Amino acid sequence: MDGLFSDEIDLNLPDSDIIYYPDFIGKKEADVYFDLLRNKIPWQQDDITVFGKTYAQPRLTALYGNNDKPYSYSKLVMVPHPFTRELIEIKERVESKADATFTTCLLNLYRNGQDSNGWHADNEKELGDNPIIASVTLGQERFFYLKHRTNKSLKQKILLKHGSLLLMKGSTQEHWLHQIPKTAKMVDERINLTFRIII
Ligand SMILES: O=C(O)CCC(=O)C(=O)O
Ligand SMILES: [Fe+2]
Repeated sequence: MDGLFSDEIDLNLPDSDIIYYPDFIGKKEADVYFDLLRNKIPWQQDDITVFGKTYAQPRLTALYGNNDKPYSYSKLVMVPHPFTRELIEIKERVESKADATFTTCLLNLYRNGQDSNGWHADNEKELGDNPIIASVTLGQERFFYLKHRTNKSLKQKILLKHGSLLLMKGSTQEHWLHQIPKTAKMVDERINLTFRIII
């Protein structure tokens, strides 16, 4: 914690640079963005291939960007839609906190507790070295888990709340993995926006 009244929480984990802004977007505005994105984004469920096996991704996704460079992970190639007005608004707010200019936004819709995002790092080569990833949460709060790649005693979980921003930068992706695990609880829908720079 940076201080009693700080809106900015430095996770202070080794080999990383991760900052959490719990109140990045106020509740009322975050509610409006949730409804807009829930209804307007052409959410799709893609197949991914991991270790030679093909699965339906356990969540819906969409890719937006200001260039037409495709983004590929787990043998899936996504071609971006052009940014919409509300995504540009959110992107500009994120950019003023992150002090970076993003090209691309990957959106995730977790429909219920059975939707998830398995252990991974955002280290695709299109992101370059030490990528900055800015992750906005709208809707249902879900736990975000982090674990160090080699030091098994280093792990952390953080409840990402409605309207929050999580910034991961520096060597975070090189040394840590992250996931959104499934939960047996009855939970509502969560939208996550991850802003990235694709070179
Ligand atoms: O939903 C989240 O908070 C994480 C999403 C994520 O890690 C990703 O899309 O790479
Ligand atoms: Fe990720």
